[in-house]
Amino acid sequence: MKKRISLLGATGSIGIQTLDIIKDHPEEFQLVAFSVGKNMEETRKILKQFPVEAISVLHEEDARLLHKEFPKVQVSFGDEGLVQIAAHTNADILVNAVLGSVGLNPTLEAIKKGITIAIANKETLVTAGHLVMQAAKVHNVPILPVDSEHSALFQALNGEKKSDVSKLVITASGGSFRDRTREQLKHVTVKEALNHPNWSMGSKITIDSATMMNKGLEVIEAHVLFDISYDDIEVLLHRESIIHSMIEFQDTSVIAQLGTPDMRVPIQYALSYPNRLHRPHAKRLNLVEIGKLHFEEMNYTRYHALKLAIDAGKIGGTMTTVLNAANEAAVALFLQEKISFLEIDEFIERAMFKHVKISSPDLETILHVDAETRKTVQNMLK
Ligand SMILES: NC(=O)C1=CN([C@@H]2O[C@H](COP(=O)(O)OP(=O)(O)OC[C@H]3O[C@@H](n4cnc5c(N)ncnc54)[C@H](OP(=O)(O)O)[C@@H]3O)[C@@H](O)[C@H]2O)C=CC1
Ligand SMILES: CC(=O)[C@@H](O)[C@H](O)COP(=O)(O)O
Ligand SMILES: [Mn+2]
Repeated sequence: MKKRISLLGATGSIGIQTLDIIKDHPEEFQLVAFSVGKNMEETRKILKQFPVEAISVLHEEDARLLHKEFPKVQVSFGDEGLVQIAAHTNADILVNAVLGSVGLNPTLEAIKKGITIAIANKETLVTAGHLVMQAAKVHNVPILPVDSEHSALFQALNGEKKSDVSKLVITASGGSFRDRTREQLKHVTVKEALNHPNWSMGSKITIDSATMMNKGLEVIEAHVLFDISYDDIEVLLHRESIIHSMIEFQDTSVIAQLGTPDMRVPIQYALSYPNRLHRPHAKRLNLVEIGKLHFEEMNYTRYHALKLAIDAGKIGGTMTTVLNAANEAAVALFLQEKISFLEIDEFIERAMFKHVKISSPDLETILHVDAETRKTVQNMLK
């Protein structure tokens, strides 16, 4: 039986690579529904290749046009559209590759329908991981990581007892400015920041890698997914992104997952889990060719955003919602060239400082805090 897939964020970096995998394995997977944002050119291309039942777009006007062009496809739009695609009744698995905390509600609705979640959308786990994991437990739904580090940790943990884990080690490339001091970051441009050394990704996550907020979000994501204390999660600078992450066990054994940097591998593993499938045309790991792997201790002063994220995680409650929303808003301002690179950290820190944490927040509280934080960050511009 083919696995029926619904996909949020089909026009993005992870979305397009997910479509490649579905094309590579037509006997295993079938795309039944997908969502996009504003990219109508790419949407039309996808619709011509995949005979889906339903799609969703960001704007109503685009939905109207597409409905005329593709009358057999059910077309919805906006936040409600995302929920309809995520909880598509005919889907076995949702690949959540949308950008930002807008992915939270659709994920919760899909879980309620018993749909397995393959999650790339880390902002959802950072803003309200406790709600996602609680709902998954209640509805007995697997949450399968797509993020490369978390896929590595998931694979290293396979068959192991949690009580045997001594620590998680998450690797970080260092991002586009890893060879610059903090002082040298004052006047960096958007173009320079978007030049990631190892991965080709969407712009928001590429900026997050440059500030090291990506690793901060990933520490919180790991804490949520694997229920490991923040004190037992270490971040290690590893320039090559060959070791995707590792687990140290109490007997001092370390299990790592390695591979050339290619997101199709963790995406495919989440789709094929618990099986593995052939990856056509993929570059195999050749350690002789690579020769050396490099590691450095993390510098939390240089990478201030990572410290902010770990602080937010340890404070807990709505503080991670504030961290995430402030980061989303500040990165958008940087990409629009309205603030400088170093102001990203500064805006996040100010938003966190202003916020009084609410413990065990429900969905309504999370959505309220998220919206208020975005307003707070906009006001900092004035
Ligand atoms: N790229 C990567 O290698 C990795 C990404 N991730 C995570 O995966 C997620 C996606 O990242 P990535 O693919 O790089 O991002 P992209 O920016 O490339 O793609 C984002 C996707 O989400 C859609 N989208 C954006 N905003 C909205 C909105 N408000 N409503 C509906 N759709 C929206 C975009 O639509 P459109 O373009 O049509 O406007 C696009 O399809 C992020 O959470 C990221 O952190 C995790 C690990 C690796
Ligand atoms: C591919 C992936 O999973 C990204 O999240 C990646 O980890 C970014 O690289 P760094 O954040 O390590 O620079
Ligand atoms: Mn990652």
